[in-house]
Amino acid sequence: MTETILKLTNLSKGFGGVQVIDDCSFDVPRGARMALIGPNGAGKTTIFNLMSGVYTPDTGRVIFDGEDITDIPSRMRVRRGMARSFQNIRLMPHLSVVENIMLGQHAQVGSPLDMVTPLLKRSRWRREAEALLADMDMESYPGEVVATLPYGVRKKIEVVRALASRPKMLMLDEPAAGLNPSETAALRDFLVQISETGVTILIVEHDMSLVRSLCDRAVVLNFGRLIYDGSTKEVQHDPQVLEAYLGSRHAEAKGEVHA
Ligand SMILES: Nc1ncnc2c1ncn2[C@@H]1O[C@H](COP(=O)(O)OP(=O)(O)OP(=O)(O)O)[C@@H](O)[C@H]1O
Repeated sequence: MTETILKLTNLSKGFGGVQVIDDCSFDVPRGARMALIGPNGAGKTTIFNLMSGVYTPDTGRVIFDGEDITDIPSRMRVRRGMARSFQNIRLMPHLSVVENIMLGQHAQVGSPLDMVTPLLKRSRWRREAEALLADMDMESYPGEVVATLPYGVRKKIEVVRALASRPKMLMLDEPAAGLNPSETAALRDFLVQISETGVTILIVEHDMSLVRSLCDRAVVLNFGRLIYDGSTKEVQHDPQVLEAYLGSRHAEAKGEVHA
C-alpha cells in the first residue's frame, strides 16, 4: 500500500487557447484531510474534473492508489475508490433519503449478474444504504423525502451518497456553501467522523475557518498554477497566497474579476 493515495504530475489543461491549469503537480497523502483553495476562477473545479475523469488533461498524469488512471473513464475511477460530490446539490429531491443513497451504490454495478438479479440486488443495496446511514448516525432519515429536509441535512446526505461507493478518497466541492455557522460546524464534525474511518478527504472550499479546523494541509492555485503546498496554519501568511487573494479582490473591486 502506497503512502500517497493521489499523485498529480505536471497537469495542464486549456480551453480555446486559454491555459486554465498550468503544469500542476501535488500529492495527497493517504488518510489526509486536505484542502484545494484559491481565488474564484483559479482552476480548482477543473482540477477536480481532471482527477475524476470529466476532462482529459492536455499533459500530465493522474496516479491513484499506485495506478495510472489518466485515461480511464469516470465510472472506472469510482470503482477504484474515488468518489466526488458536486458544488451544487444533485440529489433527487422527490426521492427518499435511502433511494438517493442507493443511486450512489449504482455506480458500483459491474457484474452481468447485476442485470439479471435486480430485486435481490436492490434489497441488498437498501440494507447497505440503511446500514451506511446508521454508521453515520443518520438512521432516523431513510424514509424521508429529500425535498422536505433542511439544507444542512441535505448536504450531509450528499456526502453519504458519495460514500455509498465505499471510496478510499472523497472529493468535496464547496461542501459548506450556503450553510450557516452551526450547520458548517456539524458538517465539519461529520467529515472528521468519516476521515476517522480511513477515508482520505480532499475539499475545495472558500470558508477558511472550515479549512483550518478540518484540514492540516492545503494546496493553493492561482491562475491555474500551484503557488502553495503546505500547512493550513501558515497558508494565510504566505506572501504569494496573500498577493493572489488581495490581487483578485482589488481587481474584483475594479470590476475586472467576476466570481
Ligand atoms: N469547459 C470549459 N470551457 C471553457 N472554460 C472553462 C471550462 N471549464 C472551466 N473553464 C474556465 O477555467 C477557469 C477556471 O475555472 P474553475 O471552475 O476550475 O475555477 P474555480 O477555481 O473552481 O472557480 P470558483 O471558485 O469560482 O468555483 C475559469 O476561467 C473558467 O471559466
